[in-house]
Amino acid sequence: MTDPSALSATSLAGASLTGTTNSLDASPDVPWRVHGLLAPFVAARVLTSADVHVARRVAGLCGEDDERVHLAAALTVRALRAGSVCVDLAAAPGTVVEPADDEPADEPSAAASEGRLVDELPWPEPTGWPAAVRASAAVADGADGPADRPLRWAGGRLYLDRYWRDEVEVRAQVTDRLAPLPVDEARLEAAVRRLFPQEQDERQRAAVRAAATSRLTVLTGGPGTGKTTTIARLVAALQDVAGPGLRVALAAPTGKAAARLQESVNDELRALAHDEDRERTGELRSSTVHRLLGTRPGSSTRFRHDARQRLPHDVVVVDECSMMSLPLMARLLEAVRPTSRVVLVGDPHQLASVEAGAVLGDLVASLPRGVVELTREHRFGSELAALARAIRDGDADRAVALLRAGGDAIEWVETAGDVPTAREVATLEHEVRTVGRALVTAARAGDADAALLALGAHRLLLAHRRGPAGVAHWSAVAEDWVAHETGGRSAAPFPPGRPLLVTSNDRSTGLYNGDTGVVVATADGVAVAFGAPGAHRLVATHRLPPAQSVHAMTVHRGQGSQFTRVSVVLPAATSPLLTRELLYTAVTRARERIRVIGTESAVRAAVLRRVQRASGLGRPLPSS
Ligand SMILES: Nc1ncnc2c1ncn2[C@@H]1O[C@H](COP(=O)(O)OP(=O)(O)OP(=O)(O)O)[C@@H](O)[C@H]1O
Repeated sequence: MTDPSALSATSLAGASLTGTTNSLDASPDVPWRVHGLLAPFVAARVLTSADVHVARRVAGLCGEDDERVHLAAALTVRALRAGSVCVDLAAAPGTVVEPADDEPADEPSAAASEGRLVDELPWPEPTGWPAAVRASAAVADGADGPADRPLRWAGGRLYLDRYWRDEVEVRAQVTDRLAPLPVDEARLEAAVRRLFPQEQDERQRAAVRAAATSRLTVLTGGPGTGKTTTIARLVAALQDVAGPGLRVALAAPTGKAAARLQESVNDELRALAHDEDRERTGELRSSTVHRLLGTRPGSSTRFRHDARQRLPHDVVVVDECSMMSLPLMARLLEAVRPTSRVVLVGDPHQLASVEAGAVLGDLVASLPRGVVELTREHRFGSELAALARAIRDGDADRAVALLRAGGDAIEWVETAGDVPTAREVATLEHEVRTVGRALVTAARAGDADAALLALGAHRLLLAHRRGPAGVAHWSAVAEDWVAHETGGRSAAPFPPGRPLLVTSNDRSTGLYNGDTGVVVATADGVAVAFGAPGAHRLVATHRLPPAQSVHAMTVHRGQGSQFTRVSVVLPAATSPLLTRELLYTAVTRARERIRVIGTESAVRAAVLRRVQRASGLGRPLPSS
């Protein structure tokens, strides 16, 4: 007989991670019909038929035919698709008002947009429902419940068992790592002062002390607050106080972030003031977390390094941890030797992983110590920093006041309606045309560095992929503006000046999903320039991995990159994608200037609406 817990894992890998649910739901050839209690939930687009299918299979394998349990299981599957780890049944009637797909405001079904069906959903009776779930043969009730059931009830929430286990694993690992590590205090203090001599760098010194004296440190901070600098110097300090010869691994969730980390940490190490720090530390290499753990052919959930065969490293530093999912964090922590140090770095205010869990934010909320937040912006202008802070703190009045005051770093095009008029996007059009002309002119002249400079000068960001405030629409608009500015659209597959976004990792060219480049003319035809201006490299078009034109991108895609100037067109205030994390991430992509195009109600809605991600991990851990 099929093991139901295995089924839950595989079904979900298909359902939640590859996005098949939406495509199945959208297909007119859906191979099954939903009847009974769950049907109105599908009609109201709270559930997809794939959620229901997975839930019924999971429950059915255990002989469970109570539709209330099927509904609870389907809501758990839906919650995972939306980034939550579990579902709180008591809160479910109040929290599932939004339709189930990721772009609801763009193409809402008539019924869902009127809200009628959602209001009239036949929710089970509130005390009998959890009781039925807990008593079900498909559900393990509590932490001590049976180990072979696909669902688990714990802490008043329903989980797919596998995610509950991951949560338990992370909590256990974190708790075990809280015990202080003894070090030579005088030596540590000397290293800390040598590496961060300036009085105002106290937070960075605190981060080094934390990393030296514990086996788990969480280092947070917005862009330009010195996280990368601190990583490099804390490695140098550890080589002094706990080394030499420590084996250090640097990693990040994406290939692009890993490459950037390696480059900036090594730049910083080469710039260390003291020869002995440079010599002890040497060059560091970085990889993706998946690569560090050792991928296994045919499995995205099991790795070569795990609790039985741990990583050999003494120090593991992971950057951009806001993008880490709960399962990946669990696999990482269990694979690091219990005696080794882990340093998790990131900005918990940014959008979280597209997969389940907001584990960095949960750790910041739950850890009694070992969390160091860097707050001094070194790179960011003060207006932008103030705006980012107001958004992060949920202060809508202040965010609106800062936007309205404007300045060199801030422009707010306060639109009259949800869809901006041509007049309202005039400054955006001017910017896109000016930067586009510079890009195309440089590319046609074969000046790759100037073209890359123009590529990073401005980026248009959107919350949605489709619809009136979506990437598809605005990409086409921006491309038209540039085409008009530069003598018309070319029919060539690779016209010089076309900006490209790589959409998959490619070992042979060393390009990563998320890398951007620009087509440039060369003596031998066209090629695509990647990298930083002044340090570019050219890739022949026939060697290019899958890529698409990039005249605009989602805020999610922009994560991990910064641009000199950023414009963001906000969707309607009612869009559930319009959240504090989204606006914060958009604003912090800008190095010098942000242009926000949208209504005041959209700005306020964004600042006040937080991404809701249910998990059991954010509760405070005891301090001893
Ligand atoms: N203590 C310091 N004193 C002076 N300058 C610093 C200090 N720490 C960092 N910087 C400088 O501030 C800038 C930003 O630092 P860094 O790149 O380390 O920040 P970050 O938080 O990693 O940014 P991002 O998230 O964008 O990667 C760099 O130019 C760095 O050299």
